[in-house]
Amino acid sequence: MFLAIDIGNTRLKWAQYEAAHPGARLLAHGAAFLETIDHLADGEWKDLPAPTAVLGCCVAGEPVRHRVEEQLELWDVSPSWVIASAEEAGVTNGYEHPTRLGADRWVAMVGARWRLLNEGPARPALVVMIGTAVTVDAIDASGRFLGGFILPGHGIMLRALESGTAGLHVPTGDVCDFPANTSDALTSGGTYAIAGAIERMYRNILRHCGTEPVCIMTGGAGWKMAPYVTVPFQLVESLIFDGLLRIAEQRVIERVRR
Ligand SMILES: Nc1ncnc2c1ncn2[C@@H]1O[C@H](COP(=O)(O)OP(=O)(O)OP(=O)(O)O)[C@@H](O)[C@H]1O
Ligand SMILES: CC(C)(CO)[C@@H](O)C(=O)NCCC(=O)O
Ligand SMILES: [K+]
Repeated sequence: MFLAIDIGNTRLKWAQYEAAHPGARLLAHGAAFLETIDHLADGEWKDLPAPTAVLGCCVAGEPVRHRVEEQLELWDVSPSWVIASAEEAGVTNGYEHPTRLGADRWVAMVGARWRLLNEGPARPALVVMIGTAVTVDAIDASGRFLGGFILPGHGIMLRALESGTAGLHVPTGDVCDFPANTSDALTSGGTYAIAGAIERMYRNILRHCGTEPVCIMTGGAGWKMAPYVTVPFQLVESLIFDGLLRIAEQRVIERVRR
């Protein structure tokens, strides 16, 4: 029984699997806004079968992580948390300071690399996460993380415009090619800013690697961006969980070898 936990900037997502390897059977899953995580042990988690291992990633800061650890005291298990490093499960880290890379980005890239190798020969990858923030990360065919973009998410972009101007308080609009009112102009601007970053990174990878990357998109709002992304992509909602499963599996293999 393996519990995977992704603590994001807005929500905690969790998934329980039968075993700790990619492809393991999903038994239960859920999500909770960070304001409500102090009720997991007497709520969503109360009737779960006890996990024998817990692996997570957290970008919400230490106090939030500690609050989750308190909830995990429900079971006799001590959680491990992934921190980006120089190498993990076949992905190498090109960040100037590898440990400063967001753990969610690192884990998602491990998940993407595992999927890609599972489907065919090694190719570069473009890993896109659409949530509170947006990240657009590049991996070459050898599994090396080359670098990536961080953008404000759609919500942050609109709130920044609302608070930084006098007259941009309008309802949500539609995405269109030539917006002719303020609502549509703001909604389209945010959507195409994200779509544009994805297209640019796709071209950066193509130029640098000489091969089209496999683009994998994830995050709570991935499906909202899907209609406006012009490069070929796969939407994989479980990407962070795939990465956590892969890392858990690899860490067991390494422990046995030593
Ligand atoms: N139309 C849209 N296009 C792109 N992104 C959107 C759109 N509408 C909302 N969003 C983004 O989706 C976010 C909410 O999605 P959700 O909470 O599911 O993300 P998440 O992946 O759980 O986030 P995190 O992991 O950072 O907690 C909002 O913060 C907003 O930035
Ligand atoms: C960029 C976010 C906020 C995306 O969730 C997260 O990955 C993070 O806090 N990263 C740390 C900074 C970095 O990745 O360079
Ligand atoms: K996230």
